[in-house]
Amino acid sequence: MQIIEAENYEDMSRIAGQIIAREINSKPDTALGLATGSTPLGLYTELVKLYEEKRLSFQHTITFNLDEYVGLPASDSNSYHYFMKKHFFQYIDLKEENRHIPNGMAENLQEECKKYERLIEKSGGIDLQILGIGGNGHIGFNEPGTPFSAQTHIICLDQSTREANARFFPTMEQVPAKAITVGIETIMRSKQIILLISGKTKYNAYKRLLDGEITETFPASILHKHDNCTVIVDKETVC
Ligand SMILES: N[C@@H]1[C@@H](O)[C@H](O)[C@@H](COP(=O)(O)O)O[C@@H]1O
Repeated sequence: MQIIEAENYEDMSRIAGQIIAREINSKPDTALGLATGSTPLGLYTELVKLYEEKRLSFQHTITFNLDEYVGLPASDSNSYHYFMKKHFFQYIDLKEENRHIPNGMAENLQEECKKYERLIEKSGGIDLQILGIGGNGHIGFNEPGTPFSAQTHIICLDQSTREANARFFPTMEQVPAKAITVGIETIMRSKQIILLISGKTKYNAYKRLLDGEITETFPASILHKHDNCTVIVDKETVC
């Protein structure tokens, strides 16, 4: 696991943007794994900037988002479908048919999970996966206790995760209790992984990651076993 200490949030986003641009420019049909949350917002701004400056095109790129809430339609402003369109997709030339996000409204959620996993496989697997981290060490929505062997599945969200994400919802009751998430095994099959960590609230998670103990009670710890994983952490987290 390589660790890059960025000067600040902008620097973290810029470094990640450069790695992604290099990857897409050398392999235009890159399968990119995307994350939501506040952490990657600066990265999306950076990628849009590179696109507008004509230094990057997503014309042949295919994307797979990590997760989606169960029960929220794409039109709901708290869905990850909505998030991706608002913060990234609307500004770039990524073809609509190449954008993939799990469907949290699917009638048969188990089937949706299998379908999503097959789609990733069919594309040849994720080339470059972007990750954020939850305060409890979750990656995607793989909460503590999720088997490392899990593929795309339905997860009951931890109370701490629902509380952390409650800031986006009018009331706590409206925060969904379940989500579809790409599994840890699926994430680990990615050829390259970039984990972004930003802000004081992630200090404990970062410290625990550095401790190095690999345990299902701290999902991000599995990343120590990946042979091409880069952690980009900003100074605010470290100090
Ligand atoms: N499913 C997402 C994760 O993919 C994300 O990493 C995490 C941290 O979010 P933030 O970056 O806002 O701290 O939030 C959500 O739970």
